[in-house]
Amino acid sequence: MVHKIVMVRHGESTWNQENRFCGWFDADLSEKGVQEAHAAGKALKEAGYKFDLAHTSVLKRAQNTLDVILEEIAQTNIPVEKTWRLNERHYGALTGLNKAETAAKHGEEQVKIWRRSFDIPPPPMEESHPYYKIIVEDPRYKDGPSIAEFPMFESLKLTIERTLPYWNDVIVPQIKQGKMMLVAAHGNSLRGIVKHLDQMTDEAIMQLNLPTGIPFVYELDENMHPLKSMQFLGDEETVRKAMEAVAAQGKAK
Ligand SMILES: O=C(O)[C@@H](CO)OP(=O)(O)O
Repeated sequence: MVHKIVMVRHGESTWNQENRFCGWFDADLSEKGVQEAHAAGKALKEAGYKFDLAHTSVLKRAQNTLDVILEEIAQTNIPVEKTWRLNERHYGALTGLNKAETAAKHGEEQVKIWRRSFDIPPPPMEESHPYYKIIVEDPRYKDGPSIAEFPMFESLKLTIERTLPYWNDVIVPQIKQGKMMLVAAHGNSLRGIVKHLDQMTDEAIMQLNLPTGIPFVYELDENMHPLKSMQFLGDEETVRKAMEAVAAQGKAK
């Protein structure tokens, strides 16, 4: 039996637009991001997708993207499961900084390492950081992560370590039950899932930049091995340009 799952990175956020490291800061969708979510919904509608349930993070840019998509496909009544385990990776001390300014200060190479290396994390968010309290004391985290688990920074490797348990323990059993699912999440939490599914090397994953608001489909066999990987519901040229634009966010300008 062939299983299918659809994933989508949220539409552009206001902090994507301002080119700021966002991580666990709860940025809104920009106007363009809302439009991207509508376009994603239209593409899914055109392709005839019908979902049994959806998964998203506890951050509103992913949740709002999901809401707009579900409205577009007239499936707002499906159950939606929300978890911090699908959150964006935590950007530590970089949270809130402008990516181009950070590249001008520390060099594009260093910013690429912070953004895309597999296991080199950004510097930790200290208590004195302007967004520390806003994030740590946010009531949405009262049921987890625990104080011990609460990240102060995350590399992709650490992001995968907290995302994969949710993938394996919650999502995979539902896929195996034949449920059709939509996962609306973030650039780096989804890169972690993609790396896992496609067994990409630590080097190969560095080159992958996921575009905002373009759904992609995986076809999986019984053992969750991809029969088809990352099939974007968008034309190749648009997807390629959107990926390049994400990569270019780390340039000093
Ligand atoms: O700022 C962030 O949280 C992420 C996604 O928007 O950025 P990057 O692509 O640099 O990992």
